[in-house]
Amino acid sequence: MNFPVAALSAASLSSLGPEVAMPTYDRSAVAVGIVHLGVGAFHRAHQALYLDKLMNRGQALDWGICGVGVLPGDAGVRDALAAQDGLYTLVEKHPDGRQEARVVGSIVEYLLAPDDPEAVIEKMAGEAVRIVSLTVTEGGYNLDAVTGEFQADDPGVVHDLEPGAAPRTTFGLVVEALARRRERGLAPFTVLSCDNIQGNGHAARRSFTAYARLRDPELGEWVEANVRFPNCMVDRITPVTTDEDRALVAERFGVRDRWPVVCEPFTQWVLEDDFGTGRPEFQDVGVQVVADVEPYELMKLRLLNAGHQALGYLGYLAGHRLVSQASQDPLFAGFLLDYMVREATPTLSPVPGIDLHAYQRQLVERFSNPQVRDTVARLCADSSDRIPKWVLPVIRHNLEHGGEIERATAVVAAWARYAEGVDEQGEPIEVVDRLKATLVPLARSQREDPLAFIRNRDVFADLADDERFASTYLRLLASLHRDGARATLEALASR
Ligand SMILES: NC(=O)c1ccc[n+]([C@@H]2O[C@H](COP(=O)([O-])OP(=O)(O)OC[C@H]3O[C@@H](n4cnc5c(N)ncnc54)[C@H](O)[C@@H]3O)[C@@H](O)[C@H]2O)c1
Ligand SMILES: O=P(O)(O)OC[C@@H](O)[C@@H](O)[C@H](O)[C@H](O)CO
Repeated sequence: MNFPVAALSAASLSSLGPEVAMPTYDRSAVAVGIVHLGVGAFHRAHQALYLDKLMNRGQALDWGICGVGVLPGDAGVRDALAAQDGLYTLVEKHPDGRQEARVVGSIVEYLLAPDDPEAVIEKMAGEAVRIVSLTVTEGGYNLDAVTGEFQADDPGVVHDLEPGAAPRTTFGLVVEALARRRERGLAPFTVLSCDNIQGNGHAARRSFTAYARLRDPELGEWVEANVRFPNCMVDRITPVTTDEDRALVAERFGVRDRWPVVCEPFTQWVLEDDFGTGRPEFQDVGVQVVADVEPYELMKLRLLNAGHQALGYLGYLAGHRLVSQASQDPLFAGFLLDYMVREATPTLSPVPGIDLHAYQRQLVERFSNPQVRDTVARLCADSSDRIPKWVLPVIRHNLEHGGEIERATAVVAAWARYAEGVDEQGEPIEVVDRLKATLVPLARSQREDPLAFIRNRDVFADLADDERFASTYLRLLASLHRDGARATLEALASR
């Protein structure tokens, strides 16, 4: 590196070296048109980048992003972005070691809701805002994993529904803003979920209309009838930022960035064109705007996300800590491909313009990218929000249609084994799950009562009552206990 290291800010942009691409537009001329809730790593690697690309073309200057953190834990993002005038560095890491860095400028404002909920509500209630987008995780929609019903007894929701309460949930904030727009005669904004949920727009519609109905039935009807909730499929592997990433950005690119984001080169966004009050011209920067997103969503969730789950628990138990290591292990790569080819793909409809075999092979390559350093632990978090949405639908479909279920069932059994909280070497596992207090004791009781984990109907509904599933599960769990993850996969590979 031939350039001095500069702390990232609007003022330091001109001193950055030529290895770093940066906004070519006048950020002071960018007006907020989008409020985004949940400015995690993924939003900064995906939607914010698409907008930055548009802005670099002189487009979408009235679609700047105001980021919002809903949870107190987002204070770190607030501080990092505040110190850097909303700027951050995005580094795309190619498998051959090439790295491309770019300073992204499309987030022009950031508000932390717990600091000032009123400011967040007023921002969304303002006429200039036409889209409120979300990446608040799969669990962020408060929908029951089995019934799909909105969980009205959530303490945050109960709090927000108290008359005069200052909202602290996504629902309280967004619905109050919608109510104010309605009172003021302003068109509602479009609510755009970008989380990994099948029918993420439908899920958002269910959540927000249910909350609005609880607040005021007439408001609920109005939201249902007037607010648009497009579905979309989003894809770009974005691991958690590490201190090594911060050091890399300083040493390799000369940028001292409090919170850079790293990701793979691949990116995809398939978007349903259902926006009530306009949208940026996303199609000009590679977004696929389509009438029906469902085939793309199912492909991605059942191959990529469920594929991640297939590598995660088994990989961790066998000692892998990086996704790339697990994917480069022939036994695991074989298991992943067998899961995709024999169990997941038969549940999919044809996907326009996509060769599913090529897609599967490309996934193994993407997971194997050694530069991305995505951790197995990231994939194994929040399992109770992920397994029911991505893996169980594959099992249910195959049970109904006489398809194979062994590999997807092995993933569920491996989750149950992982949730015991101790690995095959006797080392503790940090189980990260909002249902941890229920799941870990159930998992620990399964040595005596092997169906205990899957009899949890809040997660599995009545799946344990299915004889074919239960007997397959019992066999695989016993194998994991007796022989370990690697030997279990070896036995599966020969079937
Ligand atoms: N990381 C990826 O590879 C990736 C790729 C595609 C899609 N996604 C989607 O994006 C989501 C976020 O991923 P990330 O990598 O940005 O994670 P992250 O941990 O960096 O950020 C998560 C954000 O969600 C917020 N959040 C969590 N629970 C919430 C709740 N109940 N209410 C409001 N806000 C809440 C957090 O405060 C944080 O701002 C994923 O859950 C997934 O649905 C991620
Ligand atoms: O982030 P989550 O919770 O949706 O799931 C974990 C990973 O499967 C996911 O982040 C993928 O990396 C991502 O969906 C790739 O586009």
